[in-house]
Amino acid sequence: MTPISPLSTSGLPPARLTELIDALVEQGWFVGEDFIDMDLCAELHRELAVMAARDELDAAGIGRGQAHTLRRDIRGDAIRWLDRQSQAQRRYLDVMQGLQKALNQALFLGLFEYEAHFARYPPQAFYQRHLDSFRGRSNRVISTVSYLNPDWPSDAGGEMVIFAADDPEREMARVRPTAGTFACFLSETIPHEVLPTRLPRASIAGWFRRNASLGGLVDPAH
Ligand SMILES: O=C(O)CCC(=O)C(=O)O
Ligand SMILES: [Fe+2]
Repeated sequence: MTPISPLSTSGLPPARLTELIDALVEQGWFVGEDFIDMDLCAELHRELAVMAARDELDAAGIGRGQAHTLRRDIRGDAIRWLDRQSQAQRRYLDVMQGLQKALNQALFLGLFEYEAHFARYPPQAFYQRHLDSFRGRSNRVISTVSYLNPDWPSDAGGEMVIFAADDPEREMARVRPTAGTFACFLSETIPHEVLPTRLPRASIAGWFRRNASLGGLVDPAH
């Protein structure tokens, strides 16, 4: 009888999950090509295109709650939060839930929630180097990005650059936003940026969170 691996629960191949977890532990980030199912990427890409055509995306801001402001000089994408309204969204969120479970089992991270939004960067848009969460102030623990673009010419720009945790000037990786590619990293320590894109760039950015309960109030997801 084949023993059931504790990492086989996510719908992701166990070998790749092990690779992801090892990379997170050793370097704080992971990038995998052909990681997310291509048909699922195509469906999510179509869905985002429809939302964009119907003008259903909102300009993305920075900061949470009352500190939320639009800063086109810092980030230029338009977003919409996933809400499980389509089968493709449910499938994607289920894969992420499996990943959450695997991360909790392997690393005891106590992740309890996942929030994610579609993002569309129009031509010329970028997102300056940043951290997704400030140490001690937010409950985002692991950031994820899935890319949805079926073809991405090498001169189209729009790469995500990952920098070293201990030296934000040192470039560690440059990620082409090609469909199927999945990136994840520690939200509090890994600086990253999106280089200006020449073509419309489609992705889903998401965050595994720990519960931050302040004065009895549960911090809302977004
Ligand atoms: O789309 C990407 O490659 C990264 C996006 C990002 O850094 C963010 O939304 O916080
Ligand atoms: Fe980010």
